[in-house]
Amino acid sequence: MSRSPSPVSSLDFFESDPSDEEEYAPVRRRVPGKAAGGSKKVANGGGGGAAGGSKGKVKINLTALRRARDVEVAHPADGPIEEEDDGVGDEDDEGYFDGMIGKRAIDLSNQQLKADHGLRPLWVDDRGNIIVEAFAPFAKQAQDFLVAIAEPVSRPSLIHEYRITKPSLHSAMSIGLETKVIIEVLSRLSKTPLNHRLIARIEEWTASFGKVRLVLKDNRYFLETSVPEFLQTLMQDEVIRNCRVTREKEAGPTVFGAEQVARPRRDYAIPGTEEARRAERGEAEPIHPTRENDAVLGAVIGIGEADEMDDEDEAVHSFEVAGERMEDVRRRCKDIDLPALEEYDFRNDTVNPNLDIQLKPMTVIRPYQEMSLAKMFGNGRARSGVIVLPCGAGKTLVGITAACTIKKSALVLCTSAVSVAQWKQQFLHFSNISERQICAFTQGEKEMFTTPAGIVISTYSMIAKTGKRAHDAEKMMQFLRSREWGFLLLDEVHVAPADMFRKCINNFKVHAKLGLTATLVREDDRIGDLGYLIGPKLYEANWMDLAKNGHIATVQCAEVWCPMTPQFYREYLRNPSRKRILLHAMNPNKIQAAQFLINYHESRGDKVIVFSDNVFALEAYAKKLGKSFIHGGTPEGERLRILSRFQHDPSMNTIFLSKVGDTSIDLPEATCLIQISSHFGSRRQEAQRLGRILRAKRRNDEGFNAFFYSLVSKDTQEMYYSSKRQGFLIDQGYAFKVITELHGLESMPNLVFPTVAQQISLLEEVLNTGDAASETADHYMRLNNGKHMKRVAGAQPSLSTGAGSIPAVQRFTAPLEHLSGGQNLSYREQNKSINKELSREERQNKKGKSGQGGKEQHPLFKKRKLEMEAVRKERGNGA
Ligand SMILES: Nc1ncnc2c1ncn2[C@@H]1O[C@H](COP(=O)(O)OP(=O)(O)OP(=O)(O)O)[C@@H](O)[C@H]1O
Repeated sequence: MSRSPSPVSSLDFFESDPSDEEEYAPVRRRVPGKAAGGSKKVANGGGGGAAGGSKGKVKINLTALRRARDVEVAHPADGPIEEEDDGVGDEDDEGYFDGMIGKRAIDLSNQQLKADHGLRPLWVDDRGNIIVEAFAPFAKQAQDFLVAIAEPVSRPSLIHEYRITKPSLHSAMSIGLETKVIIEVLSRLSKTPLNHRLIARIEEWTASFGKVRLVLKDNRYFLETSVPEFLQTLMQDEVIRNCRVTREKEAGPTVFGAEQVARPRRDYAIPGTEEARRAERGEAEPIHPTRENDAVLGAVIGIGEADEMDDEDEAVHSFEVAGERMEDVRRRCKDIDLPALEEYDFRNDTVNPNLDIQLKPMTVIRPYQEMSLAKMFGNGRARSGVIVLPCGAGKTLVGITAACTIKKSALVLCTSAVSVAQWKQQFLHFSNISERQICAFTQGEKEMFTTPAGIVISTYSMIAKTGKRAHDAEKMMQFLRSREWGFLLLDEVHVAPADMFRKCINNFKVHAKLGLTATLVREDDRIGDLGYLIGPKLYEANWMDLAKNGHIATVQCAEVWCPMTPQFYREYLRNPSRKRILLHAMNPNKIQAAQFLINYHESRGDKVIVFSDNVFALEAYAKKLGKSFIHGGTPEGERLRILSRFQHDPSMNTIFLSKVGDTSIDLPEATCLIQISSHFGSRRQEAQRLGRILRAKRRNDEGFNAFFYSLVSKDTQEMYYSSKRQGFLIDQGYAFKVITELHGLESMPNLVFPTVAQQISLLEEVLNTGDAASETADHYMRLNNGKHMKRVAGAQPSLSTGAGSIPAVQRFTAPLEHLSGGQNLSYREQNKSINKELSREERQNKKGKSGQGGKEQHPLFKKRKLEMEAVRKERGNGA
């Protein structure tokens, strides 16, 4: 399931089936009467659960399943990685979230297998770890159910792993599942009876969920509950008490009758679905989310419509809380185990004007898009939460459809000005919204809609900007703050936990919030904040399923091991870590491997994107291989020209991109990615990069595969970071194969750096380059240009692919690092300076080398130069 245990040595591996035996997870079963420890591959379906068909005692070794995720590697700048707390804090937790990864087996040794275990797909332990036999009967239904109640941990082709956590159960409750349904269905699907400890845990974790609600009425927030004890707990809590607003006439909580809070059912269709079209044709029955049901899963039918649990005939007590203290209220409610559910009864909102928006008749949403929206609108109200779909799977349309369902004023926040334009263009493309009703709020545009309701699209940095604003920007902010918004849409929501972005959520009066992301991972511990900042995860799609159905491309992933040349390795070992980055990036064997792969794929008709975070390496490779490159410093006109030629010109089949191209770049022509240098161990960046080829136009061609190579200098820290980076994709089911040798490389014509002398000369150049060149693009810019930087809010590094107005195929945003913490700096200015810096350095180095009166060289470099000359002499100028 993870990296191939035995490296393969040529490109032929791509001919083999990716779901070959390496995909099989070894499952160790302890069978009475046999010595434990025999490892066996899961090879067949059906009765796979039973060891020898006996009533066995079972132990599944997670270590083998999770090999690639064993080591959590911290980026030096990230600080120590802390595992997310499940909030329970009992003795069971010791080492649980930390330890289960690769260290702890699922222990079912006290469990008896059910007689018909072969029909049941799940192994469930007493702590909520679940293994799914993806080949077993009912596995598909089990996965649909598990996605609703548990966190997907790892989903390769045959064995999937999930984990029940408190937030995952809250997500389940928020989409309408009841405790008893969760337990019953889990129990039916399990090969062994559910352990009573797990049952107790599920009951405990779900007991109070949904009993407290946070409601926005007439621009005021109220905490509501129908349970008197919970009301007492809330009112006595110090934090909540401090957030309470007491108006003169309302000394105590307000009490409403049950009829005032009766929960509606969904009696409308989500736009763009078959249901909606049936309704239009007048064939509609009451609409409910469509689900595949069967006898075993009968109880799950209620997903999305199990509102009965809340239709209690009880009075509802509520009190007002301060709008500006919302984050404290949400967090505190979560901490005291009374998570506040946020739902918006938009159909009955008569205070806020309706927005006349609907999907165009030609817009048809895909099944997984419908499924995700059904989770949001399952009970007639809009639930706040997060939808997770792979890159290129169409999150934009999901957001637009949600806006078309709510039909109230909406605020859309995204990561860059180019994304703003893209969102606006997509709204106009997929819905009937008119230009008058939709406007952008960016550095360059500050429009306000003039209709009673409308849509505003802006960037996180525009909204979160602190300090003095220009007059028109301030006016716009007042406009945004003064009104109630039916819907807040947060694109790339994984950036939201950064302090700068949480302001965006807390700044406005919003009824329903929807976060969209492909990668719900961060290298710090703050992804859990989304739970109370936005809401529970409502839906997470399975990447492999989408690939199988042709919605995203199938990708073959490989790590290519490039041995360091002896000279580079010697310097690598004796240089400080900063210089090492440049040495492993510029390893001549790696450059040759990149050249070989580019040639190989170009000759197959692929379009290749080469990614490098290191700008020095990016330029050096591209220039040496005669390819075009784009980084933050490339002028806008030049970027457009390069990207447009890459799309349309058959003679330009490869471009080099720095991290400005990581996210949201929409180049459906690209079919191959080669990564030559990357930002430490960022799992998110790896996945976002892969996303650039998931939307490949040719994805539905028969037998089509896209390719993703990560070039790694052997025996360097790159290998360490590389495994860490792959963690997220491996969990999505991607298998990274290892290539140790590229057959035919040596005999390739025009191979770059073929002689030791040329390699030494490259080494010399690398060693003589200023230390800053070792940094990744953004660090490099910061180091070099910090003093020149001017703060220009809203200006983000971005790419665009067409001239004039932004065409449909382009969508670019800034690297996340720039978006998540006060780095809203003008990229262009930085890069102008960097370009100057680079060329200045280059000029100096040249002068230094040719002895033409350049600046005095540092003694260290002089010493190196002498050493190099000695080596060269020794090798007789090494031919
Ligand atoms: N139901 C649909 N019908 C037609 N086209 C669709 C549909 N859903 C998505 N698309 C198209 O798929 C492409 C990718 O969609 P989109 O840009 O929204 O992806 P994304 O999930 O936001 O990706 P990323 O995370 O990489 O930004 C777009 O060209 C979009 O128009």
